[in-house]
Amino acid sequence: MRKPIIAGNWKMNKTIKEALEFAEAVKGNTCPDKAEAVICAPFTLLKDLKEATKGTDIKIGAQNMHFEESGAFTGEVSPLMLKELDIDYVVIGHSERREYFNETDETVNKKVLKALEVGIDPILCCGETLEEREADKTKDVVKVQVEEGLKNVAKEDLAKVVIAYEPIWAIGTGKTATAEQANDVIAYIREVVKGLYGELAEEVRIQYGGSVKPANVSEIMAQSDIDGALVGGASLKAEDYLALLNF
Ligand SMILES: O=C[C@H](O)COP(=O)(O)O
Repeated sequence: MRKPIIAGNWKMNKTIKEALEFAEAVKGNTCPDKAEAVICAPFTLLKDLKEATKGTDIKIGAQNMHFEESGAFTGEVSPLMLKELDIDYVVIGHSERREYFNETDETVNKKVLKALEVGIDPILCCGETLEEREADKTKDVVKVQVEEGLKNVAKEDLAKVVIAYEPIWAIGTGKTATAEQANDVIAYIREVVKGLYGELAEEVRIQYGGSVKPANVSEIMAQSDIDGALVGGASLKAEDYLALLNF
């Protein structure tokens, strides 16, 4: 049985003060029996959030990392630096990173492998543009992203990987894929993982992301193949985040 995972992706939002207020508001109000609660925050907030959520069921994730452990990479943060903070998850290959920061399937794969090596669970993102959807290429696009992203992941590590399917046209636009559209692609992604790993694919959690909010989360979570959500805008308010966890 796969445990649902609801991850907030704060993107480039919140000061330390705001993050701590949020942590205070959500602590003790999550639904640990229902879903795993994750907050993926900017680097500057990670240490404080880890401390503020100590002893709770809330897991903390980063939104990116470099694939090298150290070196001359100005402005980057290494996997070992995240591990030192005991970070639980790291989002890898979000479409905003692919679009604005030149992430490729190759760098995404290097990061997935490195995260697993240091003991941080990767949330591997994939998803098509509107143009690709309209050209009926959605499945071809996600197949390549998933196969390349998982390249050389050992079968013992597979269940630690969370896959997030986020159609780019649904991110921050208010346009949600219909729950059926999301479920259809997510079921297909599981078939792709099955093609690589056989029945072990049943252990991988696959989230949907793209304009998920309290008003639509229950319909999305009721789908047969959707194991959670990666939520941007609606994860910024404590009240909404708690409503998402209580889908
Ligand atoms: O990582 C989260 C996704 O990009 C979705 O963002 P959104 O919920 O603001 O559409």
